[in-house]
Amino acid sequence: MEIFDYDKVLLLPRKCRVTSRSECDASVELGGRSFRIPVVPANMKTVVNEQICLWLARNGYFYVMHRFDLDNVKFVRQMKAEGVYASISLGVKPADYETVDRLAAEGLVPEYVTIDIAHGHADTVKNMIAHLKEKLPATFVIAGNVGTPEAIIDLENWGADATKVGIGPGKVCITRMKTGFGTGGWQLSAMKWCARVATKPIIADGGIREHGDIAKSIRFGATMVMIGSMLAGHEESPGQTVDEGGKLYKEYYGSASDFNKGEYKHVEGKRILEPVKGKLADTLREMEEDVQSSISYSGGRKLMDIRKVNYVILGGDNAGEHLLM
Ligand SMILES: NC(=O)C1=CN([C@@H]2O[C@H](COP(=O)(O)OP(=O)(O)OC[C@H]3O[C@@H](n4cnc5c(N)ncnc54)[C@H](OP(=O)(O)O)[C@@H]3O)[C@@H](O)[C@H]2O)C=CC1
Ligand SMILES: Nc1nc2c(ncn2[C@@H]2O[C@H](COP(=O)(O)O)[C@@H](O)[C@H]2O)c(=O)[nH]1
Repeated sequence: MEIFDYDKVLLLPRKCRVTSRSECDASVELGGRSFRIPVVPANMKTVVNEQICLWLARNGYFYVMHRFDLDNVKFVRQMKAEGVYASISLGVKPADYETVDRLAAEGLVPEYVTIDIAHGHADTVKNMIAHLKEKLPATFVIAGNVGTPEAIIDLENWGADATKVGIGPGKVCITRMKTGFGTGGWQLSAMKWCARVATKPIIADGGIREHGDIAKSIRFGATMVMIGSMLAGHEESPGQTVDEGGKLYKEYYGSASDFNKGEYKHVEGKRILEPVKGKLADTLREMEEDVQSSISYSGGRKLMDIRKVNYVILGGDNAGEHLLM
């Protein structure tokens, strides 16, 4: 198997078919809705909050609200009152089952639920998918996180409508160091490996460091990418602002860090400071323009045309050109 990550791959251009990048359509479909770009901000406390999620939904973006110190039922109710779709995260504990039961009892049906646990290839996830499908059958269920084809096959067979791939490639992840496991350092080839068996959409989660990594994820089978660090650190981001030597930073911490958990137990995440980088809306607009450019280099007009291009691997044992036959 080829092992590579985002920084070791470049996509090869094909003859241009547009006269302006604005002709390229960066939108993507997930769960029956169309979104402007194949990007979703990570469901983390220092990346999204209620206001940001509402803004994202109103402006044509996909969002997944985090699940920490939050009344999910109240959140769904508020989003419905605003006339936008509701997209929440759940774990697999008794309180999460209670949330599903309360939503069902009130007739509040979130359009999307993401089951979001560290080791998503587990019977706990199988049981939660079954519960969701029984109580909220119209909800689109995303399940993760996983990093192998076996896990993708199981999650899909258990009823997940989409899966999320990425164990430890995130900027504030320390899973790799703490446990010796994960897809950190080879996330892009893990995506390729998983996509070979997937019959439903995959969200590539973690490790995106450049806008061009979005196109690379699509090329290797992602439908959407989840981004934390690059979408944290904005003026409106929820993390605390820190002034260091006159330069402004925003905190960004892992969901499995002691900062999120409130205790040092089974810690697999850390806290860093991200330089404050302007408005989230501007970064998302630039990402859209860059994805449009990627589509134009692929010789296409729509997002999935990126899947058709060849690529090269730079340096290392797998180096070489890879042609689609
Ligand atoms: N993508 C990634 O690489 C990672 C992401 N995270 C993020 O951190 C947040 C917290 O995750 P998580 O701790 O799972 O959520 P929870 O604290 O909600 O735990 C979910 C359940 O899974 C159990 N659990 C957690 N890890 C394992 C494991 N390795 N093996 C068996 N059972 C496990 C927990 O029990 P117990 O705690 O008692 O073991 C608990 O019952 C999530 O948002 C998750 O996505 C965390 C780590 C890695
Ligand atoms: N191993 C851990 N992974 C975590 C933790 N908190 C979040 N995450 C994952 O990281 C991505 C974001 O990655 P980035 O490279 O874009 O910053 C996020 O979506 C989660 O899957 C954690 O504490 N430990």
